[in-house]
Amino acid sequence: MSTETEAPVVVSVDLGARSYDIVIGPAILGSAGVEIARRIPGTRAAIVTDANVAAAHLRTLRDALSAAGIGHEVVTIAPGEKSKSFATLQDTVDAILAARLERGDTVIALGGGVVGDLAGFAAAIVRRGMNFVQAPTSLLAQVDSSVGGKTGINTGHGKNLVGVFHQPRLVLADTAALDTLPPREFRAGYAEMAKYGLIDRPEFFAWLENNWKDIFAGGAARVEAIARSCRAKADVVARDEHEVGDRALLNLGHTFGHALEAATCYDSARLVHGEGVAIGMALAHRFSARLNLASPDDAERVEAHLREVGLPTRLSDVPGGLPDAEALLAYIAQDKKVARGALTFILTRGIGQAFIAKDVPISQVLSFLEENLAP
Ligand SMILES: O=C(O)C(=O)C[C@@H](O)[C@H](O)[C@H](O)COP(=O)(O)O
Repeated sequence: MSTETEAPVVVSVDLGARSYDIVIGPAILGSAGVEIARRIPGTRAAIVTDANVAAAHLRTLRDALSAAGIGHEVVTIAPGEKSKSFATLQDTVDAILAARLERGDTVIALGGGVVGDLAGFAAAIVRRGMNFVQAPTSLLAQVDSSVGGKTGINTGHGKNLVGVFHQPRLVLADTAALDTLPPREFRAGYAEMAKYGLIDRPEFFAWLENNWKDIFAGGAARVEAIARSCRAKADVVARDEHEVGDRALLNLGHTFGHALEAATCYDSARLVHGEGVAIGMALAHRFSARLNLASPDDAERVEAHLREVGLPTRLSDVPGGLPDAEALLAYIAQDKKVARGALTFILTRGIGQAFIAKDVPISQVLSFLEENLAP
């Protein structure tokens, strides 16, 4: 259990008239009604959640909304990445419409990244755009997917290939919700946290190396790590909301990671998103070293830290085996950063020195994958 007692920390995402707060701290869910009513007076709501999260947190959120006079309906989806589908999107949209919610009403995502991405997409398209509030309950969602307005679903061709940008009006990150998170899910979220250090905050990566045990234990270090991660993401989103430039840096580890998720059919027993990102970040650093862009020592340091916290870092860590390098490359070719057929990767010159590399030769990616798939 966490021993957090501090006041909530507020990080703002600066997007002009569409700016919003990320409120971080223990027991924030119990204040959700007040926080929402203050920002969206008179709203009604649809809570979108999954069955697992509902069992742990739905009562708290419902009581908080009722206490603030916010009438609401609940839409429950099946847990897991497979719910980021056209079929579940249709069910969710139908349920919101059946509840006769209006454009000025609010969709609240209560759950992890899957719930947030799906509910956000539904909020963006129902009546051409309803209010949206994120109440992330996983570490990954608190430090990454709830912030920045990326919403969407997967298709057989790959991850998040259908979606829109739709910013939330508010993010409520209840750190006490993380106390009941399975350790594997916590580690997966930690991968996204480490990512911010690796992109452009080397001092944050060093701090994580020294403090990760406290972060896993809960308490003030965990709140600080979440707040620093949200600040890092908010800064990137504020300078490039729609990923025409710098925001692609947040994709560090994702080019390989998304391909691995698609290659394992989004089967969470084999690989969850954060694990794919961890392997992808280790590969991105190793690939950068192989291209003589970065020192092999940095690649080893990154791998050592990810392994120390219990994350996978190698293709051979994916249970059940992987398709060959050509097949992985076919998934990579569906990446959203591909421009005029050329592959774009997030590579690095060292820890905290990530950059966007356009026109990475396919032959070099292929031979790198072949080497890394070899037993
Ligand atoms: O918000 C972003 O921008 C990111 O790239 C954050 C990623 O960590 C996140 O997983 C995102 O959903 C990936 O988006 P995609 O556009 O690469 O599918």
